[in-house]
Amino acid sequence: MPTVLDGIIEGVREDLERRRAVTSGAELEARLASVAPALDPMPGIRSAPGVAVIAEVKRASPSKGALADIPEPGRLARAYAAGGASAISVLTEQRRFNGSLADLDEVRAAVPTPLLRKDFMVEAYQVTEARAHGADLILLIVAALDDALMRDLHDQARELGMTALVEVHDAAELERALALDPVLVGVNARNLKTLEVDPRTVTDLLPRVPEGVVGVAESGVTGPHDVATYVRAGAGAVLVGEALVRDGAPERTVQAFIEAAAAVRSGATQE
Ligand SMILES: O=C(O)c1ccccc1NCC(=O)[C@H](O)[C@H](O)COP(=O)(O)O
Repeated sequence: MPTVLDGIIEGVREDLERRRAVTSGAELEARLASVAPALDPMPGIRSAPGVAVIAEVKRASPSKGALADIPEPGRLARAYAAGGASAISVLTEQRRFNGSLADLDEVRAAVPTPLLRKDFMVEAYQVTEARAHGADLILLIVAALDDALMRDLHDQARELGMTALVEVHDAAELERALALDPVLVGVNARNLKTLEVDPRTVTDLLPRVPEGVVGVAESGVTGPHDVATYVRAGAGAVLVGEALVRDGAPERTVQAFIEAAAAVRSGATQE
């Protein structure tokens, strides 16, 4: 039986064909040639006080439906950056998340912060698109890729000066991810096949991420206490969408996440 992830990827492939029909490879290459070089997010992520927050621009999701209108993604991104976000994630998938490459363009124009194109990457064309629209990072979901394609997309991102966030959901996927020699591994608390969110996935798997690789806790952060839990499990970064887009004060909330993490690191808070 097809999973939620299978359904999303089917739509992603159809939308990709539509874009490819209107933007030739040559046009995309021309855009790529004119874009500023990719930023390296790792120094900022590794040196973030407390925890690196990757703050997401997310209008809707398959699990929750509509989350927030976000008429000006650039404005939201500026609030995230002002709060101290180390990177900004922009969901560009259209059908279920109501995102677009235009959102990425708008956010790129608004902030100098490293940008993640958050989408379901299944073809080299999408990686080129991401860079051509100013993204510095891409997401590679291990569950959506075979090893050969995953390695090709990972290599392509490196050749373009980009960084890949390699996302896993279980121990077998973590092993496959580590074979790429990645710098950023995300553990998603959300099972993309069932949409169930279980923070124990993060707290179980993050301690298995080797030293030198930054572990990113993804999904299920509802407040500073969840950030503290993920930091105790070894998160160097947290990726947060819903809690920030539903929040009336995203700048302050990013700060509160960083403060909660700093308190854990200083030993000021106990479990
Ligand atoms: O968010 C979903 O419902 C979803 C469903 C299927 C595939 C991916 C999905 N989300 C992508 C993400 O991983 C999250 O946007 C990200 O980790 C932030 O999660 P949250 O803070 O819980 O919004």
